[in-house]
Amino acid sequence: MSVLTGVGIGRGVAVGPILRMPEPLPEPDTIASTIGPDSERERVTNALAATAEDIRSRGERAGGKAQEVLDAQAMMADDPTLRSDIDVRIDNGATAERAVFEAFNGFKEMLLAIGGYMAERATDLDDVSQRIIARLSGVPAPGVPTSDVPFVLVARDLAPADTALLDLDRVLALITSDGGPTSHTAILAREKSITAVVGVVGALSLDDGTNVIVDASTGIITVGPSVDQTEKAKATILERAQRAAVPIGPGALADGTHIPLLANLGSVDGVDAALAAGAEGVGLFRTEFLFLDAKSAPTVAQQYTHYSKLLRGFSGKKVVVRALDAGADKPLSFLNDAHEENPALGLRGLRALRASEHILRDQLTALSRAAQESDADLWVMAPMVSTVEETKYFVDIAHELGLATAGVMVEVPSSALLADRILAIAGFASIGTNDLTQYTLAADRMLGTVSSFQDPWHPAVLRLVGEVGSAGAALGKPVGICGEAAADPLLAVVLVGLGATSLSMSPAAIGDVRSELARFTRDQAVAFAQAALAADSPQSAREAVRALAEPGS
Ligand SMILES: C=C(OP(=O)(O)O)C(=O)O
Ligand SMILES: [Mg+2]
Repeated sequence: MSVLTGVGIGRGVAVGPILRMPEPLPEPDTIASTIGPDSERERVTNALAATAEDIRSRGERAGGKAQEVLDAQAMMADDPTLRSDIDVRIDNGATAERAVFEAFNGFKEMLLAIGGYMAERATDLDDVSQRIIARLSGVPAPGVPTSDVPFVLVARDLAPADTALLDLDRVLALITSDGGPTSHTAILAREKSITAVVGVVGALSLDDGTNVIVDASTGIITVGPSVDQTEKAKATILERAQRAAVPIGPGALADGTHIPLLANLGSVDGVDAALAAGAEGVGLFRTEFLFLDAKSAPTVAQQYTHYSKLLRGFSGKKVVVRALDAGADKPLSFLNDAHEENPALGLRGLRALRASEHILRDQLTALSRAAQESDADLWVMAPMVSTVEETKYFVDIAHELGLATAGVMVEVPSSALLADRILAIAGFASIGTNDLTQYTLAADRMLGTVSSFQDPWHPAVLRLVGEVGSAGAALGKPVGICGEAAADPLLAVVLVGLGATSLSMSPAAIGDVRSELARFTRDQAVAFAQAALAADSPQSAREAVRALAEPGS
């Protein structure tokens, strides 16, 4: 038995065998074929048929939206135009691998040049071509492996599309060697309630089939556990499932103070799960997740459809929608496709929207129309606001377009420090602790090597949160938290003690946070906050608060 550690996402526990995500394939050599065109063509025929069949049967197993995507991919492997292109290249002396690579690449370039919907299919072509080449070379196909038995997926990191398409009946948990707790893999994992531990050094040296216990609440992976350890982990899994089934009410402290628990969502597909978890509304709707692959800006009509659906799901409830947050880890080529040395410090968030104001106006127009036809309480907010002047810019446009409640995200230390002036203009603030931590500690949230700095328990981050909380209380303006910090149950209590009036998180975390809030009064929350602020480091802040929360342990 040995142990690996990383940063746990959520509190889930899982037990099962490892399956590793294969590394991407290298580009096939340009060497001439040694077996001749007839044999190369036969190899291609077999590989294309087997790949199409494999993709189709994966689709049948997945069903729903995934099946549509996979069927469309299977058709690419059957495409006669691509086949004749491959044959021409083979006749000119190429190996099957190289011919497939070049033919698919040529087709991909063509789709990218057409733009729009066709361009969005370009990455699917890459996936299919990699699968065919893998089959030709006798190596495992890249992408999420398939298996008939449930497994724990180990990967360097996952593309958002891979995470979104994970088959949750098969993937028990996710372990990545890269990525911090606020990487988008982690966020999507939370959204899909996948037990995950990220930033695990040594994860890639685990062998397929090795049994592990993944405990996200401690960030510990037990490799080759004993029978006793396995039984204990299974009992914890059962206990959590039973706790999740307990009837749910609004979020509140032990003294009855209402702390609304809201959902972070990235698509309208998550609405039912959020309501089932007892979300009292939406505290952060990440609109950029709707358009991650889009090559051109979404139209008002396209956006209106999404937003109407979202608001219908939360009729009578508060829904906070964030304007497109492009840049750094969430590239949106239609908003900013310039190469930047430091994209996290570049033209992102509201800065990028401002550079293309028509896109911001289209989005707010679509939101305003959807709100007029709904009885949900729509609030809009701007991402990555760093000045008072930017706050005024956004709030003015939102009001002009008929959106009454306009606020800003506090994700940059400058906004936290000037929260009193920002909240004099904005209707509310929502603290994005993921970016606020990244910028306060100067640690890229995407980088596994600095993930230990990405800890929202850091007293410097908490002091900034406290600044915003005090400004909100003085001005009577709501201060929400929508970063992943709100999903850490004990930290959630600290954040309330610092002045947060609502907490928004991935729906999977709501149950654990609700139970924790109910254990403590407001006075206790304030005492926890003071203890955390007095600490020197995130570790000592955590320990100080734990000592107050669990005096006997
Ligand atoms: C909620 C946040 O926004 P995102 O994670 O989407 O950058 C944040 O930065 O905390
Ligand atoms: Mg952010």
